[in-house]
Amino acid sequence: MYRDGAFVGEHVTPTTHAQIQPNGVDLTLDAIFEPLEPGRITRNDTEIGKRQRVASAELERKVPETYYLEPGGYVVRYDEVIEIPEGHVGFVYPRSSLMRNGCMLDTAVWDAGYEGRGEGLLEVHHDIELERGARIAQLVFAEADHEGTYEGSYQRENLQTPRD
Ligand SMILES: O=c1ccn([C@H]2C[C@H](O)[C@@H](COP(=O)(O)OP(=O)(O)OP(=O)(O)O)O2)c(=O)[nH]1
Repeated sequence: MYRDGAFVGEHVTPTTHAQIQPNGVDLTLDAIFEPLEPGRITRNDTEIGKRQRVASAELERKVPETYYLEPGGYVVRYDEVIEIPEGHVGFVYPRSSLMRNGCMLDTAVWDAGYEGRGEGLLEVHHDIELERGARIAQLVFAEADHEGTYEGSYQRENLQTPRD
């Protein structure tokens, strides 16, 4: 069974009222990165290639910061700290407004026990303007059996990264 948005909200920090949806919690955009060098996945190891943070531009000195993205693949970091509680698995979906604007968010499985500020792959098929802090995705929780909890290399990722 999928849990309701209020339950998901207890495991996502910080959240505002506007982020709590009937079936999940909206996640907001923090930073955007462009891969610069090849990564590497072998049978025993994973290496994330170097990447460069995409600079935001100010539109006529408007705040908050705004990103202008041309077609390509970008790694986005969400602003919220997410904890996946035991007995659950998390899934992130794009906000439909992204799709309707010709963009897509590709995501993977969020394991029970994971805690961190996670990332996703933003596919831009048509130029788009995104404000930093805009809601771009939605996290949902399903109840799930599991053996053990997440202890991989992304555990507690980006928690020390300051929100500048
Ligand atoms: O779209 C996603 C999906 C998952 N995660 C987080 C939560 C998840 O628990 C963790 C690890 O994901 P996964 O197990 O798929 O990564 P891996 O490449 O297999 O790494 P590891 O070997 O550490 O399991 O990354 C994200 O940040 N974004």
